[in-house]
Amino acid sequence: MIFIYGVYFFLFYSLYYFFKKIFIISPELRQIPSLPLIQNIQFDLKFYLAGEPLLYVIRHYLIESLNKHGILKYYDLLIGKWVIVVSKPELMKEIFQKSDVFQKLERNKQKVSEAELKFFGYNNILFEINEAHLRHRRVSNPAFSHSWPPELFGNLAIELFEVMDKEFEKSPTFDIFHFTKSFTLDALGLAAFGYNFRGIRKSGNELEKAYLMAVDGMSDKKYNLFPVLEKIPGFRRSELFNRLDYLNDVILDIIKERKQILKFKKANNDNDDYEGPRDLLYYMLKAEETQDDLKSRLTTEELLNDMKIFLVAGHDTTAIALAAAIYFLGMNQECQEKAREESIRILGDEKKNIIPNSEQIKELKYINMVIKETMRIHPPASVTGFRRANKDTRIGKYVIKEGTIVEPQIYALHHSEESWEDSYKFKPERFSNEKDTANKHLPFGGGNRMCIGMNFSLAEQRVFLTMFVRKYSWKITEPSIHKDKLQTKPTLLTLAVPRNLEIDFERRY
Ligand code: HEM
Repeated sequence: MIFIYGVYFFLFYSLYYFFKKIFIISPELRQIPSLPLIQNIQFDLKFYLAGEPLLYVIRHYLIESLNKHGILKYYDLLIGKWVIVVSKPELMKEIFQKSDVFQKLERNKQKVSEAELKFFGYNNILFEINEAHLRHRRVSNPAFSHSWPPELFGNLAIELFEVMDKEFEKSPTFDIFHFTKSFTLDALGLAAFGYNFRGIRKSGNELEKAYLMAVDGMSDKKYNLFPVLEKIPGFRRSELFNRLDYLNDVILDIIKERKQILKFKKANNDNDDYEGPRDLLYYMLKAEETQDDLKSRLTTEELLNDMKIFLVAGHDTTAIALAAAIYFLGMNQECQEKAREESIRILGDEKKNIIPNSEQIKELKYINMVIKETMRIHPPASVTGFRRANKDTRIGKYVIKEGTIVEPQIYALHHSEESWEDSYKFKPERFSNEKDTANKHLPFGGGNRMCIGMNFSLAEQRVFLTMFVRKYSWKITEPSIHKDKLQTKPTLLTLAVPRNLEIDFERRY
């Protein structure tokens, strides 16, 4: 009997607690418009339970209300809190400017799956906050501020074209995301720690397999929602963990070897030119040498975690941007023609691959606008990570209490009707005047957490697209699921990954 009363009490208390959290809210929260209740429920259920992609739920349940108000709150079932979503340019700017107040959420150690922990660790540039985050940036910023040789991307593009040309023997129609993904992985492996994954050549490289399996494993929502599953026999993912160990061991060996070489050179006052690759790892180790205080340096484990973060943060994002640009140019033939004309004007029309040099890249105008417009209409990262106010503050006329969760919404900012006319139309010319788009176009985020790989990605996109439009022409395969909008699938880090992006290609030479 007591047990039954206990169960009743528990159920009633849970319901009371739940309704209290939703309906009894502070006056500060009350001033912020709410997402209508039905849409709120649909948003939570479709995203967390039905596993719909984030972009799908944003388009269906958030965007209309956000367009009306530029700010709104919804109840997030997973974190059990109200979240304030922001898309108005001025409000977003304020959040990014007050980055000491709006901090990223600290990782809840209990809620992280074992696979994720093995991959990311706790200490890395993406998750750390405050002084620890600054330490990662201090060492990484100089590494990212170097310019990237166009040949790094151009030679890989040529390799990719060879592989694509072979595909033509089977069919001229293929999922282009598959190809841009192998291209960006190879570029990052080389740029980050001098390692060629040989993903373009589909050589079956063990490290590539390990990395791809790790990313897939970490995207598995079951384990993200219920990390405890990994402790239950039958649910353990031993193969995944073996691959993760392998991935960590290989990258760790590269870091240790590189450290040894640089240490040896320093000890012997050997100022001869270092002959190894000038990659991010090299520049980060060099930047560390200038940090006198040992506490300002990164540990080997932190360096390892950052290398993996660079892979994850830079791989799919740039691959999405490239595949999306190809999609929009396929849907808008006149834009494709203009991009091709620009590339041919700068590189000539000789029927062979030519890598643009740095001077030629500076001449690009239209292709730059294509890149910007693509990331406006289809930002690879549709949202930034949640932020938490660490003290009472204001954004615009709204009072934000300490502890409130805020989310800058890049996709909604880029589709705000106030800022963008015909926001779903692909019109690269919008970017002909930079001043018109300041603060309204933030595909790389803003403030102190702004994307560190922005220039790297832009350099990569410029070289790739300039060469690609000279080499191929294409149109979207009919009938296409992407006829109205670029459709996406659910993934790790809520990226807007295209789903089966089949395109019909023709070789120009
Ligand atoms: C089209 C390509 C890319 C897009 C759209 C993109 C977008 C973003 C965005 C929106 C953020 C901010 C997230 C937040 O505020 O919560 C971010 C952060 C970050 N990105 Fe990118 N990114 C791209 C490419 C890259 C590349 C190529 C790299 C590395 C090689 C990279 C590394 C990072 C890192 C390490 C952070 C975290 C920075 C920090 O918290 O200090 N990203 N990126």
